[in-house]
Amino acid sequence: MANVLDIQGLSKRYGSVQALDQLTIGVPQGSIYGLLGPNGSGKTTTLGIVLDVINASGGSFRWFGEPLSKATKRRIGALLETPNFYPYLSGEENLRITADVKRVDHSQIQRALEMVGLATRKQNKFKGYSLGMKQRLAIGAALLGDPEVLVLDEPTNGLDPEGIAEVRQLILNIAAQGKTILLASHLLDEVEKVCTHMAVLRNGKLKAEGPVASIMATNDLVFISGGAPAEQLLAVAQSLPFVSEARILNHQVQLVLQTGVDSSELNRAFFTQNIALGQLTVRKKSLESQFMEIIKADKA
Ligand SMILES: Nc1ncnc2c1ncn2[C@@H]1O[C@H](COP(=O)(O)OP(=O)(O)OP(=O)(O)O)[C@@H](O)[C@H]1O
Repeated sequence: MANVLDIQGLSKRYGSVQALDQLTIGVPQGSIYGLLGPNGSGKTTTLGIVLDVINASGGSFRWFGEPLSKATKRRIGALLETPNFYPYLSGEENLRITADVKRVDHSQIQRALEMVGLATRKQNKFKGYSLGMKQRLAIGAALLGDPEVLVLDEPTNGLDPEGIAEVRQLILNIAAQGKTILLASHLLDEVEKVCTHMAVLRNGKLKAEGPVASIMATNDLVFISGGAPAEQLLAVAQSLPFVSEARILNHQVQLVLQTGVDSSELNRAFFTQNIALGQLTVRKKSLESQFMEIIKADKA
């Protein structure tokens, strides 16, 4: 599966604050990719940089394998902040204004309204919409232009439980139509329920990345380093039959062992290849606690 977005060593410094520190991640085409982390972990900064509203201090990124350009921007729809809709205009009238701003043909409005489930309420005034409907209209606005990728920052923030459920379902529906979605969230529960892939950020650093099923699986997540360059450790890890996933992360190799395999087996396997691992850390998996461990552990 090709990546729609590749971020390589991205860094951002605001004065003394290192908001992002050498972030390297890839967003696979067709995925719902969650950037998960507590407040201030660098999620909005990351989205701002890849959408060209914040300048990076270092690193690079590519959309669809190309540098960001007018043409690539047209393939991306984004919702970073709640747009200012006019309360006394209808949902449809508001989208007409957005379409004009985005220079998108009005013929696309109906489809966007249908996609966000507001076609039957399009003539109602915005001010009468529920919180969930307001956010769905905002997502509808981002869908104008029929982008291949949708970028959403904390899409359920401030919503009531009903609105949260509506917006989560909408995200799943949009992805089912073949679009890739990149979203930021501070809610583990949300990422787990909605996303196919995730990256965990803390203090601007990547703490874990991969398919949600493997990050959240009950299998242990193992981090190894030392004894050989990370690339060599990765190659060895990938050749081991009991390693189900391996990737380089912050100069370490993050891997998932198959069920029932003990990490000491890993150590032995490396030893037989004349590599004495400098460090081997096992993070026991259990959803919430796993996430808490990932975001608390500053050593990695
Ligand atoms: N314009 C700015 N000037 C100075 N510091 C900033 C600026 N924007 C963000 N920061 C700092 O950079 C760090 C990362 O912020 P960012 O908003 O990217 O995090 P976040 O994970 O999106 O959190 P939140 O959900 O609270 O927005 C934080 O320490 C924040 O205070």
